[in-house]
Amino acid sequence: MQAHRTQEGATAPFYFPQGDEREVFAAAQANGLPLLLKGPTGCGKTRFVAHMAAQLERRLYTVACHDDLSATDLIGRYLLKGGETVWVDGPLTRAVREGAICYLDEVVEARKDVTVVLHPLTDDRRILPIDRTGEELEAASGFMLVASYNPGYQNILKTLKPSTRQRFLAIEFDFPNPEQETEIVAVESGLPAQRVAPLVRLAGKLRGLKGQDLEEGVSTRLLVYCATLIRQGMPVERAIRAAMIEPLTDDEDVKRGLLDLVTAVFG
Ligand SMILES: Nc1ncnc2c1ncn2[C@@H]1O[C@H](COP(=O)(O)OP(=O)(O)OP(=O)(O)O)[C@@H](O)[C@H]1O
Repeated sequence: MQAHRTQEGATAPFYFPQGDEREVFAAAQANGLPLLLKGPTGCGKTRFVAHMAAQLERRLYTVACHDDLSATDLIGRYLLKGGETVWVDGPLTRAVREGAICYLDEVVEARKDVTVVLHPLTDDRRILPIDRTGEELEAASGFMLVASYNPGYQNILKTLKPSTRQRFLAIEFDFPNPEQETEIVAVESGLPAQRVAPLVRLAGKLRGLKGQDLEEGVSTRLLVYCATLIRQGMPVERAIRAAMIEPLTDDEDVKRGLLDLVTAVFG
């Protein structure tokens, strides 16, 4: 991963902007407003947050949400340490105390009690009640809550309720346009842009099958994997199969159809 220097001299991970998302993020952070990033898997949301946290010189706590993740995992718990019971802050509590950025990746996957915790933090109260210790923490200046979700593959029961989503500013992400994506994949993999361009063309065709034969289109992440394998010397077709065909489907007929697209692009 490439990095470049921020104004203050710290390094920020490479991020190629799709539009004015950096300005929106910076304005949200300056005003203590929560932000929701919507978009398909592997299109740059996590990289964007890491980049912005470094640019704004804020510590970042990232939590990958899953269906077992509870409010306690975020807030903290009492743990037995050397015969004593001590309170240990969870990542959200640490971010609230320190004025850091807390990024909840795929927030809709988390258990319902998580949303209850987020509500008082994401309106003008900006407080985090910690029932177990009786504390009511006011978010330190600089604290920002960022959440992401992929509107595509959630089932209907796993969307955010209006009362939750209307507490967040939101930015929609999509895959970068072909020129941008070629540059991103070239920088990330080290494969020259003219060798990346046909892979990006193929990705565009595979994305056209989303909703018909494929649940999700190929991500920028998989394109980076593919280009990395090719740069390491793997034959193009083998790399495409490993990084852009097999991860997308288990269905043999669909795979054959995808391989026909590869032939159409690469001849
Ligand atoms: N705009 C971009 N600038 C730089 N790199 C990018 C960009 N978009 C995508 N990438 C590359 O794609 C990879 C995947 O992006 P990232 O992990 O941010 O996806 P994501 O949207 O957070 O996915 P998920 O929802 O699955 O967590 C990154 O590691 C990076 O290599």
